[in-house]
Amino acid sequence: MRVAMISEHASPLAVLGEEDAGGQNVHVAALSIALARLGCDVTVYTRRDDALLPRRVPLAAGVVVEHVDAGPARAMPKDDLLPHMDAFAEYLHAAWRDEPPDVVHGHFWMSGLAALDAAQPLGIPVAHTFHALGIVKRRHQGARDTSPADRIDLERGIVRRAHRIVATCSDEVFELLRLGAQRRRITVVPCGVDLAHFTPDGSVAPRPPGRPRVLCVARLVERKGVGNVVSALAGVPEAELVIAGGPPPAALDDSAEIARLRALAGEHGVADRVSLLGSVERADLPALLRSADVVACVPWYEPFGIVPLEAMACGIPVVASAVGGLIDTVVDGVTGVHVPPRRPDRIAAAVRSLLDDPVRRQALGRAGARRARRRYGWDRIARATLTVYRELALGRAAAVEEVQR
Ligand SMILES: CC(=O)N[C@H]1[C@@H](O[C@@H]2[C@H](O)[C@H](OP(=O)(O)O)[C@@H](O)[C@H](O)[C@H]2O)O[C@H](CO)[C@@H](O)[C@@H]1O
Ligand SMILES: O=c1ccn([C@@H]2O[C@H](COP(=O)(O)OP(=O)(O)O)[C@@H](O)[C@H]2O)c(=O)[nH]1
Repeated sequence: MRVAMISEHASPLAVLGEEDAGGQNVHVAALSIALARLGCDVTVYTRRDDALLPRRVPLAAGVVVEHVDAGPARAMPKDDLLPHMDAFAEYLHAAWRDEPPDVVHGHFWMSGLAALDAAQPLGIPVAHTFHALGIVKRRHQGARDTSPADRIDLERGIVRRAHRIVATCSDEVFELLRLGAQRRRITVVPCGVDLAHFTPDGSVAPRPPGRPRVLCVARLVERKGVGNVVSALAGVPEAELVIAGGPPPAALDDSAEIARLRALAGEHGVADRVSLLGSVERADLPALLRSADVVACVPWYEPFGIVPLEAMACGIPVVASAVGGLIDTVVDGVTGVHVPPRRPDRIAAAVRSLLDDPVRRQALGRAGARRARRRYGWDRIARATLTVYRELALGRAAAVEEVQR
């Protein structure tokens, strides 16, 4: 099967941890590679953000990343990319006129627009994964949401036009239904975790003796709740907090979010127990995760959240806010502890309860590793995704006609 993945701002080749490079990049890369292992021929189309990038770059056997000329060939905030999506769609349409893929899979709303505009006139079925929904973002961020004003209406259009919406968690299904989606056009397929890379056994990053370690791994944006963990640290007197994510280590002093976290640590009198690492390479993450006693993932909202799965796969218990995908992945009292979002007092209590009980920590960690292995390996996720693609490709004419009516 020939699969075209569209990921306009999130390239599988990007360095992770910065403001717009996170789970979507991981998802598109890992899903594409796993689909190729199942025999698919995958092209990932992403915007050219550097003039020196070759047009096509092999990512793995059966997967090529193709850079699309749409807007200036330099890095741009994703919220400024909408005006360039027509050019993106024109490129795709021209590429597919002679050699159509069997199925197109859009990732993030702007890719959905380009994918549908290019594929619909050619009768190619389109699956879509939102990764984040504008309506949820607006609810949580209000005036601080920098998305284009018409994002929510345009997302409603994608919900109406796409042949299938691939939601990543059950909470998203409710949001999609409220946006007008038909239930039978939604399939839930979660994000996955690389089970060969994130394992309970293996090297452990060095850590100072005698200090329990709490770890956060996140793009450093306020809504990830890392600030709430810094505040919580005052209620966990003996522990150190290590924070991975943000700009590369050499550029930490230029980041406003790093400055905010440092100030917060100062206010709470915990600055000497907080280490900000900046972005950490994927190769180094498993050892860092394994060095933690507890991984704290406490976003204010989270469409899916791959980090908790990575921690679970490494056998580390997770303190997670009970939001979005974390409700499905982290089982309260079994693989971690749920807390309400934006509640440092509850984070501190949950962390303390785990640090005080090594036997429980070990049991939760083991259960997490088991759950990750049984449910969230990318091969399993790719098989479920391929089932969707096959249904779309088989029912191609019928599905396309029905949506266009
Ligand atoms: C916070 C969030 O939405 N995380 C999701 C999502 O990740 C990123 C998200 O889509 C960002 O957009 P926004 O600023 O509108 O929230 C993008 O900039 C990033 O590129 C995405 O990585 O997708 C992940 C994978 O499905 C999901 O795990 C995470 O919860
Ligand atoms: O310094 C960092 C920070 C994050 N990540 C990875 O970026 C992804 C973040 O995905 P998640 O779904 O948790 O959140 P998002 O950033 O998409 O909101 C995870 O695979 C992290 O391991 C990373 O490799 N290095």
